Amino acid sequence: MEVSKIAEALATVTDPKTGQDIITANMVLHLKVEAPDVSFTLQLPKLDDNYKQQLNFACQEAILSVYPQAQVHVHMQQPGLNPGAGQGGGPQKSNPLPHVRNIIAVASGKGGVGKSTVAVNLALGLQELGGAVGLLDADVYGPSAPTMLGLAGQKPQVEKIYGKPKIKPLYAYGLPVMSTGFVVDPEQAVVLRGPRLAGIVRQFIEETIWPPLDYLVVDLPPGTGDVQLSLVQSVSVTGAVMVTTPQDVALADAIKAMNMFFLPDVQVPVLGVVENMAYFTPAELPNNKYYIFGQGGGKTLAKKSNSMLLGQIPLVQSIREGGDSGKPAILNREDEITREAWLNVARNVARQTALRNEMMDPTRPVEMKN
Ligand SMILES: Nc1ncnc2c1ncn2[C@@H]1O[C@H](COP(=O)(O)OP(=O)(O)OP(=O)(O)O)[C@@H](O)[C@H]1O
Repeated sequence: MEVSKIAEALATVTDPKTGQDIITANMVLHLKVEAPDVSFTLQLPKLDDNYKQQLNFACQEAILSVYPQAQVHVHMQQPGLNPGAGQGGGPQKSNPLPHVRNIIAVASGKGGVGKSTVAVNLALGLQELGGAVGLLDADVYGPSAPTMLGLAGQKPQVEKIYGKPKIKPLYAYGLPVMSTGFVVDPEQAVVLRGPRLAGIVRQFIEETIWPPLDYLVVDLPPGTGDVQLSLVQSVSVTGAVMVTTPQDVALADAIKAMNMFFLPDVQVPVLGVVENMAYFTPAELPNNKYYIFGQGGGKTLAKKSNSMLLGQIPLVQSIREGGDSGKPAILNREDEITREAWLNVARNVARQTALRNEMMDPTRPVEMKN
């Protein structure tokens, strides 16, 4: 009996929760093969009986299909929990995304400051730096990812895993993408009440088949509301990236939105601030900078959150065109200055995330109070 053949067989078993195969999802531990016995521990996010039985049966079947004489012993074990959850002895929550290492929320105080533009270019930038990245567009009122990534009008497919429907993300430039815009009409979103929208976003998080990811970038709606709260209740958010423009008015709203992350029972660290539309640069004079909206908004916000200015993005036509045409500006190699500004943001986010993970415990998801 070969261990590799058994591992291969187990890789055909799908975890009903995440849609990943159980080898990729690191659920199989201590695999021991002493013919005819095969034993291993299966780490389960939640000890739900039905779920346990389904997986046990699927593992037995997979191994018996290669070694019909095998005696298979599966030990079920509940791993920690959501990393960091349960500290202090409170009720333990299972992590719906155990195969996603970092969840980065992109937030802003008000609409139109370029939050979605930042989320999309940041996701592609982190991917370019070598990360496995996904994008969740949770901006229910103005989902822009479909247009910005050339996916408008497409619908994700639904796949049944153990009889339960799971959503397959769409792909753009190698990036798995889910957007509320694929299923909810923004006009419809306005009439849906906050809690309903929050429920939809939670469903998107829990029922999408995300591949294993280093970063899941989440584009939040502007301001503070049910969707933001739902995100911090559903998953352990690694950190938030705040987007603002340099004006004082944008800043006042950004501070309000940022304060939500600092609430005592939320405590999501702010990784830093992106100042968008920091200055205007005409295409024919790429080295000129005109500070038409004033200066210093990003720095002030970074100071207030004890974080750093992750980068300043110029107001340039190519960024707007990139957003409208479905090919984000970071992919445009003919505009190296803008591309470099985005890559700089991505490098800083990667660095701040690594530092945050080294220095702090994982964020503990907020407990729901009904
Ligand atoms: N630096 C920039 N230079 C030029 N145009 C930009 C820049 N940033 C954003 N834009 C454009 O501004 C518009 C608004 O941007 P975006 O949709 O990213 O904002 P938002 O903050 O996500 O807004 P909302 O939350 O209302 O959806 C888009 O047309 C986008 O292409």
